[in-house]
Formats: sequence, C-alpha cells, structure tokens
Amino acid sequence: MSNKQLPTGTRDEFGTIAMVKEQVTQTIQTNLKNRGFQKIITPLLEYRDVFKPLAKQTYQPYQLIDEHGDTLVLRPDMTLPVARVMSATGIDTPVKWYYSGDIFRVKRRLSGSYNQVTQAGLEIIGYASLKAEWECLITASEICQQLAIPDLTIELSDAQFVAKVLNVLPINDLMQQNLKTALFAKDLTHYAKLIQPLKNDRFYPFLEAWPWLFGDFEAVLQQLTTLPQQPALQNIIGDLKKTKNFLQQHFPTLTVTLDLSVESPQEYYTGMVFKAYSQAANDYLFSGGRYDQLLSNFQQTIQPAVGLAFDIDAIVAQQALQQPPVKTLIYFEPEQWADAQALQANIPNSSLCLTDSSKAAQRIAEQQAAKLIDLTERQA
Ligand SMILES: N[C@@H](Cc1c[nH]c[nH+]1)C(=O)O
Repeated sequence: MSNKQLPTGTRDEFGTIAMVKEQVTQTIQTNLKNRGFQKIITPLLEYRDVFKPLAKQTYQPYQLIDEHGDTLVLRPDMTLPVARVMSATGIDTPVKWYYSGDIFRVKRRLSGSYNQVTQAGLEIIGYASLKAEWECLITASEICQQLAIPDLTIELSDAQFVAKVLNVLPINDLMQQNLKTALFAKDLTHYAKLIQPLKNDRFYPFLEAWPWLFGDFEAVLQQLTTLPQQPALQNIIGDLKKTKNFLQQHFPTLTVTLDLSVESPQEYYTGMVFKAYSQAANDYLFSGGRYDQLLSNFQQTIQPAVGLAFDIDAIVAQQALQQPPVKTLIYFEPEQWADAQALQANIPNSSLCLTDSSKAAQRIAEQQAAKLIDLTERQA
C-alpha cells in the first residue's frame, strides 16, 4: 500500500477537466434554479437502511461503522436521501428540488468504470400528472441543448410494462422470473425455449416479437400490433406515445426511441423511465423516471414523484475540450497590488505572479510558456 496511490475507481481532477466539470454543473444548477426548483443538500454519509430500496445486485455501497456500531454508507444514490428528508420533515408538497454531488458505487475491480460519480439532479414531488414527466424531460433537453450536446437521443420505457405482461400470462412466479431474466439478458435461445409452452396463447405472437421491441419509436409501435388489447398495457403505450409527440414538438431534432424489453434502471421506478444518450458518450447522460411508491411525507402519506439525474462525468467526457487561452502572469510590487488585481480580472487565464523579483517571474513564465506582464517596467 502506498500513500501516493488512489483507491480503485477514484481519480483526481484538475486543469481543463475540472474547469469544464464546474461549468457543466453550474449550467445545470442555474437552469433548475431559474425554473423554480429549490436547492437541497444532503450528507455524503447516511444510515445503510436509507438505501434499502436499491437492488443489491445493482449497487454495492461503501460501508463504515459509526461510534455506536451502526452501519453507515457513502451514498450510492441521491433520490433516496431526498425521500428520507421528505418523510422526516414537514415540508409541504408539491415541491421541486435540485441538487448536485458525488455518489459512490462499488463496481467490479476491473470494470474500468469509476466508483465515484458526480451527479446533478432534480426531483418533482407531489404531482401525479404526466406533466411532471414532461417538465423533467423538457428541462433536461433544454439543458442538453445549452450544453451543446449533439445528437441527443432519449430512450423511453416503462418500469411496469414487463411485469404487467407477465402477470396476464398463464404461468407461475418461477416461470415469470425465468422469462424476465432471459428477456433482459437477451438470451434468445433460452427465451425461445421458455415461450414454447405458450404456443397457443393469444400473447404468443407478441412474445415472439418482444425481445426485438426496442429502437426506432415508430418501428416498435408497428411491431406492437401483435399485443392483445389490455387496458393497463394500452395506457402505458398511450402515455409513451403522447410523451414522444410532445418532446418531438418541442425539440424537432431530438431522437426519441422506445424500449419495451429493458430492465428498469432502478427498482424504485413505478412508471415511465427515461435515459438519454449521445453518440459521443459511452455512458448515459441522464437517467430518471417516476417513483410513486417510494416516498411519503411527514404524515406518512405516499407521494407521487418523478425525477432524473445527469451523469456529469459522462457529459464532461463528451464535451469538446477547448484549449484554454494562453496563460498570462502579472508581476508587480506590493504597492501595485490594486492595479495588478484590476488587470488580472480583465485577462482570461491570467494570475498574479508572487515572486520577489522580476527575474524569478521571467523564469516561471518561461517554464510555463506563459506571457509575462511586468508592472514594475510600466511604472519606470
Ligand atoms: N437516482 C437515479 C436518478 C433519479 C433521480 N430521480 C429519479 N431518478 C439514479 O441515480 O439513477
């Protein structure tokens, strides 16, 4: 073990990356604030129980024991702490929150991804209307536009769709589970075997098409003609269609896709789910959805909620990293401090050079390939 090394999955950030990260976070937060969202800050450390609703196989949290022997974790998610705040305080709903900060998720050692991820997110609590999903999506799309993210694709899905189809099939729980696992893993050979006994069921043509029901929105809808009429399923599809049309109306260049055979990214989602991608990013840019069963207010009344979080690191990774302007150093005598400071404020990428001699200042400027402004020469 060396004290110069970092724990697996963490990194230091400085220079252009750190600067862009700050700008991206600021753009997101300023937009949310201007849209009437309120800031919420929760601690990095929470009791483990706060995160019970997270699926164990998805996230392993970092755990610590406090002085009383209670298990604490570094937060692996920011939505659940917001749920804790709502149930512990008398805050009125509806309410709209925004936040930013780091989450920690232990990943496999050689997975190549980081265990510390910076998110900025929003939560809209107390609105059951589809308008809440639309506010999330419009806000996030506008932010992406401002961040100049090219070819933004929003993938819509629904956390209930798969369960609702499986529930109407004449199969037991174990069989439902197996079918779901094969569908999510796109294990087509196994999936084909599992649906064989349902050959005479009215859902069979749909089941055959199901693993392919993702991608181009209209193409998926066309294949969906095999789906037998079921009000609960038609309602889901209806809301997804309305949302797609709404988004396209506001953002004509946006690509909206549909996925009806995907696992919900969070176990707590109960309705529409959305993920955004761009070609240049290898991770999703934002992810979110409706979670109507997770959150209760102070009076323990269950509250409808919907939200999303941006993956700031993924956004930064796909931003065109512009070279900063040439660095300028300003050398001055102590009595010129006010002048030096005023000049510095007007020159991008400049800073005060704090050496005692102009020779030393010249050396540093040479080393750093920086331009040097020597105020002592000006005075002479
Ligand atoms: N907490 C979710 C994103 C989200 C915010 N609100 C609802 N969903 C995530 O990290 O994936």
